[in-house]
Amino acid sequence: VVRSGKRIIFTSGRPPWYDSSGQLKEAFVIGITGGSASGKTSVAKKIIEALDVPWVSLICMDSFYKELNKEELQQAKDCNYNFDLPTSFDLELIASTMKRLREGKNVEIPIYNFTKHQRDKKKKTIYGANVVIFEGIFAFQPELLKFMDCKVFVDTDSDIRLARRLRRDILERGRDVRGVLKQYMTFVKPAYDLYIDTTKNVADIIVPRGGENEVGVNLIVNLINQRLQERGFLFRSQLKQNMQHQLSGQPSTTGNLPPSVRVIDRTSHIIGLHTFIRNKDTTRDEFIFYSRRLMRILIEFALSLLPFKKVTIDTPQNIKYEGMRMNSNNICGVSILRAGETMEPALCDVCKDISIGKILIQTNNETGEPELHYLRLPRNIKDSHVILMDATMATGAAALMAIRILLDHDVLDENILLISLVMALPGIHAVAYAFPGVQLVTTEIDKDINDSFHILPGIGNFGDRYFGTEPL
Ligand SMILES: Nc1ncnc2c1ncn2[C@@H]1O[C@H](COP(=O)(O)OP(=O)(O)O)[C@@H](O)[C@H]1O
Ligand SMILES: Nc1ccn([C@@H]2O[C@H](COP(=O)(O)O)[C@@H](O)[C@H]2O)c(=O)n1
Repeated sequence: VVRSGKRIIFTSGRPPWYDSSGQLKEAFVIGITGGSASGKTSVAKKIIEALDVPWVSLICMDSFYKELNKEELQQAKDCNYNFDLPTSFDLELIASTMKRLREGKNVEIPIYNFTKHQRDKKKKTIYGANVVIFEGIFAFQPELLKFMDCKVFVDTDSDIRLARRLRRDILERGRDVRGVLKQYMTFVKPAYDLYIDTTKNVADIIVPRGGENEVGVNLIVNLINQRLQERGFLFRSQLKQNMQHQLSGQPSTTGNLPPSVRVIDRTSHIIGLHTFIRNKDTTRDEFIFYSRRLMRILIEFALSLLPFKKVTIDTPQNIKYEGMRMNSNNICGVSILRAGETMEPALCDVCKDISIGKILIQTNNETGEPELHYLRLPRNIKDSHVILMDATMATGAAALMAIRILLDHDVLDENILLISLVMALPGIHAVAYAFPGVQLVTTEIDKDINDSFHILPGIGNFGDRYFGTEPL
């Protein structure tokens, strides 16, 4: 946000993607290499288990094996195809994938089938992460090194690697003893000596024995934690305390609102509707009725903020009328489940044939972090104005994640309108700071959130009151 040449700081950003000056924080990327079956994946999983960090993505280089033609496929079935060459991998796709991941963007990862030596038709979407672990036998190829903040070599005795590979390839990859040994002696062993062992000298850390090496794993975990702190990553467990600290003396306490916030005029009519839905004694029927009325008003208000252009039409009396038409080819709705879904009927009532997407974000009880559980977005969303709906917004954690997902799908931030019946001030500042281009539209702003991240004074748990469910 720039006003009179000055950057106005509302709060110092929110995890996981922005640092205290609102800049995108790059993910911390660890590359892990070592011979086949040395324990690369096991070390990666041990690191993930030991890290107290939400959103860690593991990318296996094996997913990027190139597609084989018919002849090569036959060679592979006869254990005569050399999979242990850097050229067997789509290194260009790996590099572009790592570049996007480093920038916190979503990527589509191929799913590789070792039994068929082919990629599945489906791909796996991975979203922006705080930490990305990339592991593979040729992870230290020169063109990939530039994406890595830390390079780990897993150094396991060759006899142990062969024994593990025999077991794994027979049990998990549909091979037989003869084939595994043939492939190992012809391709795997020479490749290790020629290409893999020689990359040890690029490693920052060498982990002997693999995942069972607790000291080695802890060393890596401590390094990651230290580097994340240096980069200004802040996780929810530390958030409340920081939020209070950041807000004191900030515009929130002096009454200023970020310019991207639009609040509907506080008329008696609007206050009257709030009086119904905020009253703890309001019955469920009445709660649904009055919140729907308020949603309809909110959505009409939000639509009025979209760009309009002048048009001239002819009335039935053949007189010209200077009118306005919405200047957008495409509008779609995306609801943050489950409370946001309650706003869909109001949106459908006013936007004919609108496409609606859904995002389910739930807080992980252990880490306290929002996690993405379900995503279905309308086609062509990238060229649309998106009305992002949640009934209420407290800390803004779910909204931040939802906005990030939309941006990762190439929706422009200025095309996103986040709408909620009630927004809490700390959440408003967090979202407006992180995404100043996104418009925040609401019918009332509440001052605070409590230690359990509930809005004060608030309306209670909107979903429970609307759907008549028991609080968890
Ligand atoms: N410390 C260990 N002890 C016994 N088996 C192990 C150990 N580490 C890995 N394995 C097994 O060896 C195989 C290869 O391990 P993995 O971590 O997948 O290696 P890589 O990713 O380097 O190929 C797997 O079947 C795994 O279960
Ligand atoms: N269709 C394929 C593809 C690869 N391989 C072997 O996998 C090894 C790499 O995977 P790790 O998990 O062991 O790092 C590599 O040595 C290839 O020989 C295969 O057998 N079939």
